[in-house]
Amino acid sequence: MAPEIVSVRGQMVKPTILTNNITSNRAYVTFLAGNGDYVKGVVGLAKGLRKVHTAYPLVVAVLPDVPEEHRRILEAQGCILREIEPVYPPENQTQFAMAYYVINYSKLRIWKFVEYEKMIYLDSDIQVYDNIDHLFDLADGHFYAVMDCFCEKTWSHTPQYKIGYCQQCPDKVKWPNNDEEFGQPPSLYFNAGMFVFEPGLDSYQDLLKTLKITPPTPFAEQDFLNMYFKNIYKPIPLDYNLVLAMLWRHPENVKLAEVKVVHYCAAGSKPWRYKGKEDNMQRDDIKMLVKKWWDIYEDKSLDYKKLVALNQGSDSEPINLQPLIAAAMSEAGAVHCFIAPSAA
Ligand SMILES: O=c1ccn([C@@H]2O[C@H](COP(=O)(O)OP(=O)(O)O)[C@@H](O)[C@H]2O)c(=O)[nH]1
Ligand SMILES: OC[C@H]1O[C@H](O[C@@H]2[C@@H](O)[C@H](O)[C@@H](O)[C@H](O)[C@@H]2O)[C@H](O)[C@@H](O)[C@H]1O
Ligand SMILES: [Mn+2]
Repeated sequence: MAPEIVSVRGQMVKPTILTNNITSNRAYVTFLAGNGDYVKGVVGLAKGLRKVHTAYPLVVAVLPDVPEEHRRILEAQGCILREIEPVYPPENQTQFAMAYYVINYSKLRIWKFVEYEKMIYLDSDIQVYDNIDHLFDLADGHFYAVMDCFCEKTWSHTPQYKIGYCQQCPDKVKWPNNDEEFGQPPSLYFNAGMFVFEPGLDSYQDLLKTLKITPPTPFAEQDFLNMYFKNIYKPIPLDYNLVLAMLWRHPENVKLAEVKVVHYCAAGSKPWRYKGKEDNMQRDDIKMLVKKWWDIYEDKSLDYKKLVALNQGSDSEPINLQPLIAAAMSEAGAVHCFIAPSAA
């Protein structure tokens, strides 16, 4: 994310937009709940997006239980914080695939961020290693996301897991045809850790209304979003959300050198908690990807820099700000004051 321009108290100021994205109607958005260590994921994501020179800001939808100290850390990294209220599914006896998934329904609040026309949602256990701003130019009216994999034991409750069917290799174990017990093959199913969507109050209200009458299921909001957007869902290549299990479940589908976005969702793969103990966590590619995440997280040159622009009166000689900006960009975390020509 390019540095934000803010005005400074005291002087007659009208901040000059020195970069072209402060008033953008596009943004990345992630979701943060609780006072635990996912905040490290958000910091890593903010720095990773900066490293790939995205033109758009990162909005963080924070639940009320995110502590002040974590909020300050995220603002210091240039994130735009938006507080949201939790969303709970209807009363249920469902066994979620992971007990904490119940909180993930709160992601639905991002549909009310209508100051943005298009957003890219990213889980905070995701890292972006190549610029993906071009996804904002995908045609409106669709829901774009990467297809998931059904082969992990987290899917053991499903018929597809029981027969060994996966949409990533539909010809390997075919879906039984004309079999009463199995019916139609599952529709294309996306991983809800990353998606391109258009906020809107109508969609937002309809999502919440529909949720109220939809019995919860093991993958919580991911199942719900797949059901809700089934008719407008368009798969995008797995390079935009590598679900790590693909590395050992469908290596033939993965060209790691071309992967732009990595989703650290496999058990034991969250980089900030990585111990290397769980299944597959001693793989060389996993160790490489975890190190790649840490290299960004610990890179001070990627910390946020705040530039401050002041306008002189109209009779002043406009000055060339570029060398000042270049100097500021080289100094992590600094606040710089510039005198900018008054806006035309
Ligand atoms: O304690 C938590 C659990 C989850 N999350 C958010 O909810 C997202 C979805 O959870 P998670 O990524 O753990 O699910 P997975 O993709 O691993 O199934 C996370 O990426 C975070 O953005 C959070 O902020 N705090
Ligand atoms: O609340 C449900 C979650 O379901 C998804 O994670 C799953 C899914 O990817 C499975 O396919 C994997 O087997 C599993 O490990 C992984 O946790 C989303 O990543 C997450 O954002 C969130 O929607
Ligand atoms: Mn995730």
